[in-house]
Amino acid sequence: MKPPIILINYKAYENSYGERGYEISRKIEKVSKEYGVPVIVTVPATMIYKLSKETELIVYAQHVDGLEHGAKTGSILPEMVKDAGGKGSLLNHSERRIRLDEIHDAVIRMRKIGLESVVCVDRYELVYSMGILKPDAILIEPPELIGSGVAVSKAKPEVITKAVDEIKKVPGVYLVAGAGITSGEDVYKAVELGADGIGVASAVMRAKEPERVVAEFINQALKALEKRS
Ligand SMILES: O=C[C@H](O)COP(=O)(O)O
Repeated sequence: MKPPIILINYKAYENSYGERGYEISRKIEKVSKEYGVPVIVTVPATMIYKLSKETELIVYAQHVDGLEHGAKTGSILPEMVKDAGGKGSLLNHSERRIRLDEIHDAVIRMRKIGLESVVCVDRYELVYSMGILKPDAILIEPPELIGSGVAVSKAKPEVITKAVDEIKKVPGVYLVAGAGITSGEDVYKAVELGADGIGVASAVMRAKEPERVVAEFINQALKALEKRS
């Protein structure tokens, strides 16, 4: 049984960086090792180097610019992420939308240098059209549920089931579901509906005991996968 995809998006909370960002990362790493399930953390660009060097987490950027080297002030190129030890990046998150041509260029560039890409979409109708770019995964998140505490798997299960139908048309691309995921039950349901894993932010980043939350999410994802197999 392949492990579930557990993607934790640090976003830009007060504890997403610096010593607090490092501390939460160590807790997540501990749980990841206990369960033997790799965890992807999408972190602020300034944290990629340290976390890649000092933890066994799979460290992603939250965004990259698929641009060539040159006079591009403020750009984060795929090569920079790779050089810092990152393994991939999110692209087109609802909070960091980019144009279709930019998604295309970034996915191609990342693949060329061996980085993974997870393209975000806000509706199932885009799963196939983004899927044909062949990123490693599509993360589907209805924007209105992001940070709401109301899980996509409960409030809009049809978004996941329809996305699952769409992803089957692009073999080799995984489907991750996110937005509002708060409980182990939310995770179980998302995976039971056919998602390969979950994307989460606030439930972990704002938790008093993030390690417990992550452990519960991994546990429920594993249970749902086992039931499916
Ligand atoms: O990338 C992660 C998502 O935007 C989910 O955010 P949330 O778990 O706070 O709803």
